[in-house]
Amino acid sequence: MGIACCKEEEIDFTQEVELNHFHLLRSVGKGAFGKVRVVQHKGTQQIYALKYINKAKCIKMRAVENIIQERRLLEEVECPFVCNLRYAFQDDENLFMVIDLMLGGDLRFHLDRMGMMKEDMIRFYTAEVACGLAYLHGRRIVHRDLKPDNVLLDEKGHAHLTDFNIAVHYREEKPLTAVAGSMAYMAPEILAKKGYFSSVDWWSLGVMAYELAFGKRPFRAKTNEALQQSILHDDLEFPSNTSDLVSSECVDCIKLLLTRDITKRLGTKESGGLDRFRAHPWFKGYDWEIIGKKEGNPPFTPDSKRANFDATHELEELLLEDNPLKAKPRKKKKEGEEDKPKEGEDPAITKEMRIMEDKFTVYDYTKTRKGLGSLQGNQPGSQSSMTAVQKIPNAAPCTTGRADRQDYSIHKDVMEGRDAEVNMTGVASMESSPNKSRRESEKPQLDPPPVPSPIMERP
Ligand SMILES: Nc1ncnc2c1ncn2[C@@H]1O[C@H](COP(=O)(O)OP(=O)(O)OP(=O)(O)O)[C@@H](O)[C@H]1O
Repeated sequence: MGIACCKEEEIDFTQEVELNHFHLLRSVGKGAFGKVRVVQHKGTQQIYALKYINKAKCIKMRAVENIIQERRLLEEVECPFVCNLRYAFQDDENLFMVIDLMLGGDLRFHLDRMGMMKEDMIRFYTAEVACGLAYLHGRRIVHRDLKPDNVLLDEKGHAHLTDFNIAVHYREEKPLTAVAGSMAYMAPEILAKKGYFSSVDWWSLGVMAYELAFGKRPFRAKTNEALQQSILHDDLEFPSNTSDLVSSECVDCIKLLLTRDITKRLGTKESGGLDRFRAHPWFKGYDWEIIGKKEGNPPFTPDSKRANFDATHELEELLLEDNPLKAKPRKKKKEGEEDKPKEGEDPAITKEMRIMEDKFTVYDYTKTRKGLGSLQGNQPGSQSSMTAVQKIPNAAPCTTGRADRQDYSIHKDVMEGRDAEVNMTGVASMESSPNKSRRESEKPQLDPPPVPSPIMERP
């Protein structure tokens, strides 16, 4: 890439990636651990989502292992149905992950607005997410937190899995045992504590499909304890007007996904895997070759003229953040200094900080095999020839260059926060925020709940 001249500065993009390599654009989200912002690479002009996590907060929330794990796992993943990692780096205050930007909003956002989704949308998202799951499971990765909040749409309306916070590698010979995930989407075998593998993601897919179809989850209760009992024992019930809303094939598919016996649950390895899933009558007429290449026709195109995210994040950032994100050079530490706790600082925290900083290594996809492949091989903006179904490792959908600049110009106002509609929505919705249901919606639980814990299954 070499040296590019920006108005205010000269940046050597051959040097290690840092925050200064990006223009900071608008804020689009906030998770339990960090915030998400749109950024643009100053060299390539490519736009991305920047997820940043305050290091001190990360330690305080005991989320270090989760963030390190997320960064590590994402480095291994390159799939058309995943928000792929492009860069990772840190400064003195924050850890940064730069990921594929999804302009279409998440399924929670759209479900909140629609109440229920049309069957062709549910079928399409179920199919694309299934491709993403099959890709992950082919690499012995289980996501464990599949729910509408964690499926993001791109501007065309294709679905992508995100939030690998509690995703984990598993080994065939060693079942996972941690109670991890968001309770309402958790498979019974997680709650039964007898060990589980990737089957749990197929159950969550069933819960998600049910929720998209009927606007409520299949198992509901007032307390976690009661919810757990319901998931473990209650019969699956459908609303009385189900036949007015969806086809019997859709109901059958959801029933099969929400089957407690994993040898009969649709999608699981034990029940015939993705082949049996694809053969289900609900997907009759689907060309899986095309779906797997992300060339299927999305039945819903997110509105590109308005932001498909909660604009209150932007306002919160502007009005309430007293330490706004800014590129700062890292302080040079004198030898041995990092080992010494600052005055009044707990030595255990200093130690944890150092471990976290060492483990959160720099990642730059342009300097990896997949990045080089995509930069040389593909047309800008084109999808790669990889399909999730084929499970070919390291193939990259390349979205750099001209096409992206065009995309950026289409969305420039939205990205930079000049869309009137969004600003108005943001102001109007401080009280009746569309994010309300997100706040009320299930938060991922780790073991022991409710505080996210670093005590996680590690292979
Ligand atoms: N790649 C992306 N492109 C566009 N928006 C994104 C992207 N990733 C996240 N977001 C937005 O930012 C929000 C916060 O994302 P983030 O992954 O930090 O938190 P989360 O999904 O709530 O998970 P958790 O709180 O468990 O970490 C999301 O809900 C989504 O609206």
